[in-house]
Amino acid sequence: LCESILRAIRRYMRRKENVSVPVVDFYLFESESSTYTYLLADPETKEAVLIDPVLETIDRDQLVHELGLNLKVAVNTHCHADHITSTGMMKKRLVGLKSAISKLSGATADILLSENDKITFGRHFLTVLETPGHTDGCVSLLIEDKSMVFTGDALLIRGCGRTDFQQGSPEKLYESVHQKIFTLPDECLVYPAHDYLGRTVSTVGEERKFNPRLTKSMDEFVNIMKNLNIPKPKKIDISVPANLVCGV
Ligand SMILES: N[C@@H](CCC(=O)N[C@@H](CSS)C(=O)NCC(=O)O)C(=O)O
Repeated sequence: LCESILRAIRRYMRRKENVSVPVVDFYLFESESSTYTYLLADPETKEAVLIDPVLETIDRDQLVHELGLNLKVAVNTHCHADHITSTGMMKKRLVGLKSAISKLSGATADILLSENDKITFGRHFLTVLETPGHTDGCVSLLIEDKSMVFTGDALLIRGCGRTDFQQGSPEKLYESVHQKIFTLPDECLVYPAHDYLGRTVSTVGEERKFNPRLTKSMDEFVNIMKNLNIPKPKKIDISVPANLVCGV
């Protein structure tokens, strides 16, 4: 509750100060895979971007129409193993929509992203930070004023993406998070692709201080990741091949 109140106050203050911030709908949750989809929009120009949409919730995500938004890009932070993306299907429904994923993912999409590329929507943009380790093609997306970062499966709240399949490498993940995410401002809000305990948002400062895995030394981290012993995602065999072609 405190968290949502704080967020509302923060939003209100920004609007009041007439600072140009994108509107973000934070609670597009898909319960089967515990995935967060994020919708970002420029309230003035109505241009919007969708991050990590899930096939099961494609009808809900049509809310872009209700909001009168012009969805320009649907971007996947990586080739997901636990669910199928809706970007391919959504392109069939929305004329002009472009799909995006990293070049290093090996997947096909309209836009293949690399380090420092920009995804613009209205007066705003996201900068691509390559954050491999969970998969080789993982990216995080940083808003222009560094107030928000969408970390995909690289950094989760008090956790991180697993590293035991799809080119996973604990060493790479450790370097990615420490070099690309933990160097962002303390107050930068962290929005992950998943949370399995109902948490919604963290900050770089909190994760740098309290993340039980990533506050450890590299050797300790590698040891933790090699001993996670969590079952493989139930849908991995259908998700990975589907996501290599945008889910269609
Ligand atoms: N039970 C879920 C899969 C859970 C899982 O493996 N999550 C991944 C991200 S999706 S590939 C992960 O990295 N988890 C890290 C962790 O510490 O939990 C299913 O069957 O789909």
